[in-house]
Amino acid sequence: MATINFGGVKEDVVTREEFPMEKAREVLKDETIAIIGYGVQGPGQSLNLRDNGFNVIIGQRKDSKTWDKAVADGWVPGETLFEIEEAAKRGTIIQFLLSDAGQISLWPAIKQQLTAGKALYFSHGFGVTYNDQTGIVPPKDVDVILVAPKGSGTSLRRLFLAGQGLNSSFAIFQDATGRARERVIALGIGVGSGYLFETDFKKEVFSDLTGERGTLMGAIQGIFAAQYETLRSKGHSPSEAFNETVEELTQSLMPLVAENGMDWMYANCSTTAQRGALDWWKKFRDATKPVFEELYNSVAEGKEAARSIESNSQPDYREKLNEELKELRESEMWQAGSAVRKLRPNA
Ligand SMILES: NC(=O)c1ccc[n+]([C@@H]2O[C@H](COP(=O)([O-])OP(=O)(O)OC[C@H]3O[C@@H](n4cnc5c(N)ncnc54)[C@H](O)[C@@H]3O)[C@@H](O)[C@H]2O)c1
Ligand SMILES: CC(C)(O)[C@@H](O)C(=O)O
Ligand SMILES: [Mg+2]
Ligand SMILES: [Mg+2]
Repeated sequence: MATINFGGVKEDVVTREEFPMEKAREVLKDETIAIIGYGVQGPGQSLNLRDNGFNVIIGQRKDSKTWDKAVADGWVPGETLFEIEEAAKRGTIIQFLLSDAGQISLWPAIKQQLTAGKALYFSHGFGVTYNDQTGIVPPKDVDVILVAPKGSGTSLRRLFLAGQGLNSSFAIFQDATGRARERVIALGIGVGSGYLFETDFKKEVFSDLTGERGTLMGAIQGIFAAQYETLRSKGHSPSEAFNETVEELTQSLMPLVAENGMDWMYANCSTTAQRGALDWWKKFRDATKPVFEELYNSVAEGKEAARSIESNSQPDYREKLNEELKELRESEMWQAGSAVRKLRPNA
């Protein structure tokens, strides 16, 4: 473990330098890693593991679109692609990567294949933390571990192909074999993580649900919409409103933040912009802080989990989701965005 100073707080993290790929391959050389589910994380993690030289098989329902997708990605039926129960039977490490709601109905079938000494791997603390709602209580004689990439499975794969990596958290809920730690770290390195930081299942799910509902996805859309609507109501054109709300942020300013932090981005803007941003950011913080408190409490009380399970277990879940996504896509702001994207010089 490398001890790193994160803004005055020291944390132990695992880097690829201290835990190289060869070591990960050595730790997992006798394991069969069964990836159950081929949605977003499934493809990203399994393809990275396969390309890194691990022994990987996929479990999917036959006659499904995702089975066909797995075949298109080079998984071979009967050799590396199986029905869910068969893959779980063959795997010594079972990576449970169905949707969080989907894991509930498949749990009895997976549990049956969890013989002593196997490892049960999640990419979220959801199922175990909210076990009063999911019924996921692993047997005592298996390792229960987690690697949660901090980003989309699509990004995990893209960054891997670009020779980079997404940071991931890891956690051990149960160490039945004495090997849980080396197994989870080796898997974290194998799926293509940048660096790994340790957490526990509850902290992982509380922070993850807060982040995706907050600044990463929910809050950002909310604040975009509020500014865009204000500009439009004051007579600004869609082009002006979209550029001033979204396009400049994603194309110009966020890459600067990613490179060297917020102060450096500010320093590369005009003194006029700096003055205004420095005056206004605390007002936005204070205005939204109560909403974040409400959000975190809702996560901690299990209300967000209940809402996700309830909504994502409906048979017409996909159709309803598509309707809601359509509402976003067809809003004037994102229609303007579509036009703006087509006008990018490299489009
Ligand atoms: N999406 C991400 O980028 C991301 C990032 C970090 C962690 N995670 C976590 O990783 C896990 C997998 O997430 P995901 O987004 O890849 O999942 P997903 O929602 O895309 O679903 C994965 C697969 O599960 C299948 N599935 C769902 N319900 C099913 C059921 N009842 N029976 C059989 N198959 C079913 C879907 O068809 C899909 O192939 C989750 O725990 C999630 O919270 C996801
Ligand atoms: C990619 C995210 C938002 O980080 C993940 O948490 C998810 O649930 O998809
Ligand atoms: Mg999440
Ligand atoms: Mg996340």
